[in-house]
Amino acid sequence: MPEVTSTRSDRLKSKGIMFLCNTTAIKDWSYFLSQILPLVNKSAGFVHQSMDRVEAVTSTMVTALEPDLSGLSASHPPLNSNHTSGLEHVFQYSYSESDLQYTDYKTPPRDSIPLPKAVLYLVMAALVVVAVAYAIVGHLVKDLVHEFVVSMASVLSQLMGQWMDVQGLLIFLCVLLLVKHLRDVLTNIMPPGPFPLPLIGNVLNIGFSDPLGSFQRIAERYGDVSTLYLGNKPCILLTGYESFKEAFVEQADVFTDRPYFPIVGKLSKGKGLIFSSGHMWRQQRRFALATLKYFGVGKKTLENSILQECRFLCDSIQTERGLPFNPQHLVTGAVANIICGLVFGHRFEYDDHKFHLMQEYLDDIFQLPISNWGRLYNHFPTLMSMLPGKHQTAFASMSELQPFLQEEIRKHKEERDPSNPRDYIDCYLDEIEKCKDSEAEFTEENLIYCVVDLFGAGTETTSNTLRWALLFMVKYPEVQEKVQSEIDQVIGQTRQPLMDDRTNLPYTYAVIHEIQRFANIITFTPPRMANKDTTVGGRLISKGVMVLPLLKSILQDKNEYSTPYEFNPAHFLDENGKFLKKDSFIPFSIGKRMCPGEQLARMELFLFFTSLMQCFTFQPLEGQTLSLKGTIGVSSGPGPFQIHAVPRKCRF
Ligand code: HEM
Repeated sequence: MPEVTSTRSDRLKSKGIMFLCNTTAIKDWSYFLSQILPLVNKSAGFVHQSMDRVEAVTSTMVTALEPDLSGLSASHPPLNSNHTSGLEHVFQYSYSESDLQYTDYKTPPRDSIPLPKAVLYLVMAALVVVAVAYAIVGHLVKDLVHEFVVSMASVLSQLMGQWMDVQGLLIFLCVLLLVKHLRDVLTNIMPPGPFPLPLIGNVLNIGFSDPLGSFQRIAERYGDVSTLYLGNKPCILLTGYESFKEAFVEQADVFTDRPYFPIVGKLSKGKGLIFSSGHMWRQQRRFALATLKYFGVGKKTLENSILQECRFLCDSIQTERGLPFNPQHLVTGAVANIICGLVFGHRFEYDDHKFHLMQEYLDDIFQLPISNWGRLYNHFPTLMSMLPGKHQTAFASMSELQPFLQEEIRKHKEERDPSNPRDYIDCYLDEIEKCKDSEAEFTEENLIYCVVDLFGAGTETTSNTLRWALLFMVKYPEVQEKVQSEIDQVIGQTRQPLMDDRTNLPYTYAVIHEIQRFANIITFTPPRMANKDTTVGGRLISKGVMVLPLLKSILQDKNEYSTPYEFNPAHFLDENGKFLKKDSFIPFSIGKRMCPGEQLARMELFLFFTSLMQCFTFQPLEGQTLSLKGTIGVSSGPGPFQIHAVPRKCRF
């Protein structure tokens, strides 16, 4: 028996079920299941299958246990199929997972609480944008932001209800921002620099009272290649002649591109000469250099037209009859006329209304990129394009200037003789016809942007330098006297100065260099960008990061100049009084992007300055203290000032 029981038991086990019970209990259990399961499992849909299986199992067991029934029946009451007393018996069973009927059954999910994720993200993004705007625009958008925050708060509290309060959300956002900022700063392998704050970067390190001094202090502390954060964007501050040389000369092809700014996109669509990049810039620059050379930059033809303009300028100053006057208008007119001659083939009278308007428009356009309005536009182009401000004035000036230039182009098209180009526009129209390279973009539209760039880069720079020259001569009369006596000795009073006189005028030439060095009109050259990861001074400059070249630092290098913060022509003279050339004197920058107008500017500076010194003695007004503080602009000029121009005895 035990043997048989054990075999049956094994058989049952192999079926997955083992019963230790008596047959009455099994029959009652069978009956119970047959009654209950249909009710319980109705919804599961497998009642019949289960029942069949259970009944089959039960009857198998009954059959298997049949020999025991006779023995057991004597001591137990007869089995009643309607009786449930079988349940009173204890029974045990074990089972295999694979035989379970309910494995597919899953508890239905509870009703989920849908989170408005998209809304939440949108709100978070909006808050970050508003926080940036608030930090930068300050008072300008303070009220707007306040109202926005209040209404956002009510919207948020409605959205979030009891779930999360607004303060909690703001704190959460700040923490999130801080963590992201720390991660960005710490994981960025950048040259050293002051630690940036979230959103505003190093604005506080740069400060507002003396931003230029701050850049120099940062360079002194962190070296010639350091990192600064303008807002949340890192950029490289490059200082020192050796770093400039390593980046812009030794790696000339790596550092030729300019980074993109929305303001440039809006003003010139990234075309023209100054802010363009890549193949198009290369072709436009090549053409500009060749054309300037063709029209005699560095040759007699151009020298003669500059000398003619010198006479117009001196005649106009003569009409002031030694009375106080502001030289700005006349000097700017004279310099602008040199570019007009090269580009349009004619000059304007100094009081020509159109000429004035053109200069005003150019002024508006070229002041914008470095003004606060320009910076705001670069950060929030969409928002700023809807708001009033000086950026809108500059955009309007560009729109006004375009028809003026289109009219010049139209006239040139009508009158030009392709075999005998008269000026830049004629040559460019020729190139439009000839050039097969569509990516070089020789188009009438690009011609307009190139002309704007030639005027913008070529007028204010040279006229600011000449105005500084007059101011320094008034401020340092002993220098003016020495220059005049050298000119009197070498050239005399009966002829105009010529470029060939340069070598015989070492003191005058040294003074012109010192004027450029001390005036230091271009603090930063327009930004550059590396087109691949590279190093300068052993420090990594990553591809695409903006590089800010601080030109000012080079012209005030105390290793190069004995008294860098004083006006001292001896910086460019040797012990024998001969002119001393210095490699690190780079007011026109260096490398492939250096000023293409350098030669023209040098001619203008020499001829205008010596002509003015030959014809006039410049003096201050009585009791007047002239300020040497420069204006902030693409190129920095002196503030408006008045002087006397006392005529000397010129006879030509
Ligand atoms: C005292 C006078 C001038 C100074 C100090 C000066 C200085 C500079 C400097 C520092 C640059 C930036 C170079 C760089 O990115 O590394 C530049 C660019 C430029 N300058 Fe001048 N410049 C003067 C006069 C002129 C004149 C007369 C012209 C007109 C032909 C001119 C046309 C340009 C142009 C078109 C560029 C842009 C070049 C480019 O991005 O490829 N500049 N100048």
